[in-house]
Amino acid sequence: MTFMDGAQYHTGRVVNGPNGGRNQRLVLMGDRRSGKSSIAGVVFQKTPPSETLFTEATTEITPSGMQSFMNFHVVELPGHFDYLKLESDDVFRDKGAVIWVMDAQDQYLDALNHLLDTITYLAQHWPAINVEVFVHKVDGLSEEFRNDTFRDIRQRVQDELSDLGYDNVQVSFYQTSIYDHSVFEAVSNVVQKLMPQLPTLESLLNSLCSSCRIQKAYLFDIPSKIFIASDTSPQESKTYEVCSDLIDVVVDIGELYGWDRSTEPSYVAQDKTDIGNDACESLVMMERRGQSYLYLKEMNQFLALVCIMADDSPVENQSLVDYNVGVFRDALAKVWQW
Ligand SMILES: Nc1nc2c(ncn2[C@@H]2O[C@H](COP(=O)(O)OP(=O)(O)OP(=O)(O)O)[C@@H](O)[C@H]2O)c(=O)[nH]1
Repeated sequence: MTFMDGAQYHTGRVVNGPNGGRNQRLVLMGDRRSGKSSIAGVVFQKTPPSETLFTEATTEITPSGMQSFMNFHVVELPGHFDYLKLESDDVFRDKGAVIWVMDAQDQYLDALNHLLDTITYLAQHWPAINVEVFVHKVDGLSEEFRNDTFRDIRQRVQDELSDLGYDNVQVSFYQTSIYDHSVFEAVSNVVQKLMPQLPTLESLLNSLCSSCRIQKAYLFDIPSKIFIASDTSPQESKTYEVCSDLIDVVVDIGELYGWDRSTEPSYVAQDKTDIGNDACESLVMMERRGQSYLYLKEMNQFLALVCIMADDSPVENQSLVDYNVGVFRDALAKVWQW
């Protein structure tokens, strides 16, 4: 019996504009030197973190991005930018997310006031935009201080919003650093909230996990290393890290033997037509790491399923896993009609 027997799915191509949620618009905001360009560079241009040390100050609105399975349109607003005076139709759009970057290593009271101005402005003018706060550069802080800082920032924002009468505004907070996986994990969570297909993907992954004894499954956008969905079991940063490292291995090997994954950064917002994959080249890896095995299979040129297997000896049921993963891939193809 396959995991899809009796399962329901819908195409998910209902909201969020063209390409069924594959166009993602992220606006990076925050005070000067908070780390906006570094985040855009490390996540979407694959800049090594050490090369961000001497980045020049951003003085104008800077678009960047990446086109892979998801088309990421990133816009960075300079720290001093007065968006309240801006005819902001071009910057903010109905759907999308504002990522507010706050330097956790610096004094943050001024930045908090700017953040609150931004949240209230967006709540009034662009209520559909998600506000996501990255409490950034936490790598330089001890664990205790980092948690205290994070709690303090979140509490102050929530208290102030409540005092101002904006209790209903949803703001999410993440601890991030460009020197580890945390910034990728945070951007993944931001992106997932914008995807209308998320419930469908989660339920497909849940079914796959229960039918193949998979402990945790992620669907990765390979070039960006952003996971666009995972099953709904509790998530641990450690498992994300292991799976994300496996993607690096695949990309390295793929550069020698695999797909041509050209990811020219796009500086122009444009609609890209669906990617036509005639055949799916796949890679399966079973590797012992502690008690778990990792399984990776490419779903198409840009997407990969990465799983941590719960089974002690996955080789025995590999054919079942392969078969069900094939069914899962077919379901994905229907969701996105590729
Ligand atoms: N320790 C640490 N430093 C970081 C991190 N992210 C960025 N930085 C450093 O912070 C400095 C400022 O980063 P930028 O990305 O230029 O900041 P920005 O917000 O774009 O600055 P403006 O363009 O002036 O608004 C650089 O020296 C980065 O290397 C981080 O996660 N941890």
